[in-house]
Amino acid sequence: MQTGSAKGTAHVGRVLEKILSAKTHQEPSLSALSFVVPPRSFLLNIMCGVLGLLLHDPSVDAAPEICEGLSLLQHRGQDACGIVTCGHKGRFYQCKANGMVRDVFDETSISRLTGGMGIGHVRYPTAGSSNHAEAQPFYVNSPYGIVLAHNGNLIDSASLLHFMDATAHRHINTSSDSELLLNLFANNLQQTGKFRINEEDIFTAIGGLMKECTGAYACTAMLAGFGIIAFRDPNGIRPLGMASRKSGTGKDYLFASESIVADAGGFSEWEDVKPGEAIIITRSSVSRRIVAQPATFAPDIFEFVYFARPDSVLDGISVYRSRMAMGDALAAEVEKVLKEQNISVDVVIPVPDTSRVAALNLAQKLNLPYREGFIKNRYVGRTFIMPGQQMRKKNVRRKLNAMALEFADKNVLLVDDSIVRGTTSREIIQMAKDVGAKKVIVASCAPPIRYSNVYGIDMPSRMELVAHGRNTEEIAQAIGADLVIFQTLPDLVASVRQFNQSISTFDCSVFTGEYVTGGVTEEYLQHLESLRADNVKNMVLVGELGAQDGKGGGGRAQDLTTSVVGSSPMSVDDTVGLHNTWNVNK
Ligand SMILES: O=P(O)(O)OC[C@H]1O[C@H](OP(=O)(O)OP(=O)(O)O)[C@H](O)[C@@H]1O
Ligand SMILES: NC(=O)CC[C@H](N)C(=O)O
Ligand SMILES: [Mg+2]
Repeated sequence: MQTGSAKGTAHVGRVLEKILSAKTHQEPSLSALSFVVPPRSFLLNIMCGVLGLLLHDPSVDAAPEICEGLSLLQHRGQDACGIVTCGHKGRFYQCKANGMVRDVFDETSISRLTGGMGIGHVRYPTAGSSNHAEAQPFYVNSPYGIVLAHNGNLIDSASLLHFMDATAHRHINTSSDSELLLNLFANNLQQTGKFRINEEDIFTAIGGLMKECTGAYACTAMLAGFGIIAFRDPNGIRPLGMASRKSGTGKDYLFASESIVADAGGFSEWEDVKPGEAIIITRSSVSRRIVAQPATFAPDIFEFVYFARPDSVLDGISVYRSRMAMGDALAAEVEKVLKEQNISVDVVIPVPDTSRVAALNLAQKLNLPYREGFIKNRYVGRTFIMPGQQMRKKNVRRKLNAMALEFADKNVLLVDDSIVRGTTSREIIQMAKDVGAKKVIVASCAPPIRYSNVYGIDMPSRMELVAHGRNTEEIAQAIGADLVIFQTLPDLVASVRQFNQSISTFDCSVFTGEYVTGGVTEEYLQHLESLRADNVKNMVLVGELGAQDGKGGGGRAQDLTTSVVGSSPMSVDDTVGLHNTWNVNK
């Protein structure tokens, strides 16, 4: 009896029950599901999260725990999610679809995902479309059977696609950069020409991949009947860690985007995957190696500002503590500016949720009352990367309510973690004024966001950013504030870096327009904007469903999944068949 696993499984069972009982339906059926899953434009999205799990006891299924882990990473991506497990005879089982974890998985689908190891993904697209064909993990049958889950974004997809077509002769069936990444890995493994590969071959293949592509990638992968793999790009832009827990005579192993997954599953010894490192875990060994040429380690600072859960520790830095420090640093800036402007503040009010930690520290530092003036409807999710500006606007009002008592006749200092499109600030400033605030001053824990993110956060279009091409006064005017105060970049970096001085640089490209990987040209940015600005995204989605680009050899055929568009999001493939195909709908 594997005690560790058994305990873990009982715990998982309870949590899974909780996740699943959050559903508003009992018997999933096609018609019921169409009500349960919100229309696409209502889904709130952030980024992506990845996970990998290998249980010491292969007779225990990994899927329930992967499902639990994905629900803990839900804040990273709410557009689609998926799990692939590997069971008896090295066979893969997958379930992936558009929707949140609680909507995509139920007891039946989880019970079909057999096998003691697997990988999972929660997605918000930064390449391609929201088409369910691009939900992850991705599968490719040759060589050996590989699945991959990716958080990040490649900036050289166009040349990689050409390479796949013209040189590797690999068919790429979607517009997802993650499918390219998987095929790059597969192509490199193919080069070994071996009947059976070993760790050495895998390290060589991933090392090759790291030379051949540019961008951000924190990935988990699985080789049929072999083991699970994690690797992180040479700049370590996106987070990824590993943990283990005792299980009988051996250990269970976990890879996850954030450490909270390890905490919840009773794993310990959380360790970050190093930039440029690959880790391979089989039932008998753990092998790790730096496979890339040394590069500047530059984790994305925006994980600390907004994305990650406050109870996560990323690259040795507590997200919570870094946000407290951001509040302290911002207090000093606010004090200075208020003095210069001769303005006094009566009360500090956070914009829930992310800014609360920083706002409380700021209020304490300035010796000002802290009040929760906005109450949030917790059933409406994160706003800033919600698709479509109209929808984002509407949702701020649906989400937040201003308590008149806390605003009336007061000079109010609203604290937010960041101002992206300005949708939230614009709406809440108006709400504060509507309930009688005298002056509304906004303080942001992050500096003005003026540039596109190309590394896995869907902020591709500079024109959509309220700070792009505007100075502080113009931003205040655009959002209707009496005054806006921004954290300085050195203060933001210091707030995070003080907890791990060994990190010398952070990716701050959204503030500076400097991209650590190189290769981000103005031409590329314009191309990205032409593909992914709010106003064109939906057209891309429509185009995806039927278009052929007519380029190259095998070309990129019509989307194989078109036939199920509009059907239930509950898709379970008993085994993976044709790659990326949704062949069984429940
Ligand atoms: O300027 P905008 O485009 O409106 O984006 C910025 C806002 O979006 C995020 O909040 P969100 O509601 O997504 O999540 P939260 O509840 O975690 O704060 C962020 O915390 C800011 O409040
Ligand atoms: N946000 C992400 O990390 C997205 C991963 C990948 N680029 C996709 O679009 O699916
Ligand atoms: Mg917010």
